[in-house]
Amino acid sequence: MPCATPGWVKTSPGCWPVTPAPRCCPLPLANNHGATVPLSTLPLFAALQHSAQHLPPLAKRFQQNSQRAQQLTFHFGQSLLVDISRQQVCTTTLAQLCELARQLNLPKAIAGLFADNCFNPSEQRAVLHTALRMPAGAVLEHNGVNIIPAVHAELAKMRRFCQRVHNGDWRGYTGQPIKDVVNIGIGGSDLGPAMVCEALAPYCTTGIRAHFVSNIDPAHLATTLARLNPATTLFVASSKSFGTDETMSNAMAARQWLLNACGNPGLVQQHFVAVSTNQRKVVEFGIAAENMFEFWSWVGGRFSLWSAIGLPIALAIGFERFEELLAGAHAMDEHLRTMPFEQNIPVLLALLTVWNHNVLGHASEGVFPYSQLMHRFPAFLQQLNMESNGKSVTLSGEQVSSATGPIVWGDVGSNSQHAFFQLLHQGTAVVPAEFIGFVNSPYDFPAHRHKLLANMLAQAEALAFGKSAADVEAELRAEGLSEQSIAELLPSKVMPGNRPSTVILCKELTPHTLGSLIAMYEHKTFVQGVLWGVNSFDQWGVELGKKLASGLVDTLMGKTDAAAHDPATQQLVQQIFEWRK
Ligand SMILES: O=P(O)(O)OC[C@H]1O[C@H](O)[C@H](O)[C@@H](O)[C@@H]1O
Repeated sequence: MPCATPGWVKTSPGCWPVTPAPRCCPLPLANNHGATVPLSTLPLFAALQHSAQHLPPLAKRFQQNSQRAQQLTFHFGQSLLVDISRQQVCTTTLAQLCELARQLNLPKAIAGLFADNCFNPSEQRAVLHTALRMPAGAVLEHNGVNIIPAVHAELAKMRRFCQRVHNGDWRGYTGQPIKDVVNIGIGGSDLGPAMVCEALAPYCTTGIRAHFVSNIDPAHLATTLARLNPATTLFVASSKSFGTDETMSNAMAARQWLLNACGNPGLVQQHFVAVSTNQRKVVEFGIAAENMFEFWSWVGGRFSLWSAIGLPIALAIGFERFEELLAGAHAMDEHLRTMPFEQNIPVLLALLTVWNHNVLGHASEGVFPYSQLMHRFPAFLQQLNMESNGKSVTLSGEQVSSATGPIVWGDVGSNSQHAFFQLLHQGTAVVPAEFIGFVNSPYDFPAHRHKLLANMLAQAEALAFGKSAADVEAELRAEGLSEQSIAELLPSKVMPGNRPSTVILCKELTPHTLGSLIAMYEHKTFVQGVLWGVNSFDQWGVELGKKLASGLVDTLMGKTDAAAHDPATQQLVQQIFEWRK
């Protein structure tokens, strides 16, 4: 944001309404964790573009190299592998991409991420979410203080709280133990915990049911509360800033619902805890400081599920399982920190985005978990990746010279096959796909499991190798069709193939594996941001809409007229007034 003092930048806590008032901070002179030159100016990038003009078909690549599948499959421990052999790359291309990453300062940026040297300049904040999953004995200094003891002190507070809730020692206003926990939060204070609780449903054995309310649509809160008994319900008001309108409105309405039931404001305390970085606002809201779980400004909202923001996860699956999630993420952190780029999974995935998006020009990335439990994973990834890398200026404030964040989208398989995979197979847009599959499942119906994985494997194969005109013709001929019918049907039945995909295969969807998988995508996002030279840790683009919405609330409540707004908005406001009951 511009500021009156040249070379300075205006910052805010990243929430609206802005409190405390925006302040001015010196803009860091040098970008300390991004590329120092634009990707597109490097001779190596031109060489990659040149090589992309003559890509052999995937079928030919596999015919010419019988080791291709093994060479382009990367293992993470004993329970996760990433197969990129159906991407339009060979080992030479990968080596060039890795060299490109070195030329763009990636080694320094990765080291910085683990050493308090990764910075979010537009909000003047450090980036230290990896500290949240470091073991107790680790040391990570921020402003001269080792932050790991504070991280573990907060984890210990979460553990004690979980024990009290699970043992039935934390009781509601009638003296009954808690049965349901409702997380009230949005964005990073909702998507991660909601996704993890759903993904780890088989581990939700503590007897505590987790619910999530995020939307300002009253239907979300009302339909959730309709299923609950206030006497046995605990609310977790979750907001980094504790100023987000949707969360505050939902939390206030939930408090009123509780008050209506218990009739005594003093008893409401037993049903509300908060997770935030802003103790003043939590206390102003009426939640006691001792019932607040803290995290820190150096944790970005979309990277925060490992902090106290993960409290509903720990309540639902138990604290020990939550620690396994953290351990899985830490293992991926160590992988990113120590592996050479040529075998470094998050680095390779980010480089494949550069290849597919910047070199080959594919505008979006599809992610398709073949797991109903991973239903919310694409939505989680959308915030993680698109809010981080949907940027048009570099860390030093210049317009970017190449495309940044692709559109990330997707849904679970096999459902998606019956909805939009047609476009993936035969549409004019090529969508690089990431399939995520799990070999084992705690559920019955083994035949279903075989079919689920078979479908995932089949999709990757069909995208890569397609179906030639000769094969289609032979098939139609075998069916006894006339020459004319064959000529008419053939073009619609040919599958072009050569459509890139990655298969991420996991042994089982455990807390540890899920932790690794999420951290893998966090690091993919971080590495992409470094390669594009953007700040992956701010989100100024969401602020204007919040401000306009605030003004329009007054208009819809009849306090101000719509004259200040554009003609299209005025017309819609008029229609809302006419139709409103
Ligand atoms: O946790 P909060 O401060 O309530 O913020 C919740 C969300 O609000 C925003 O609008 C941001 O775009 C998100 O990055 C953030 O996660």
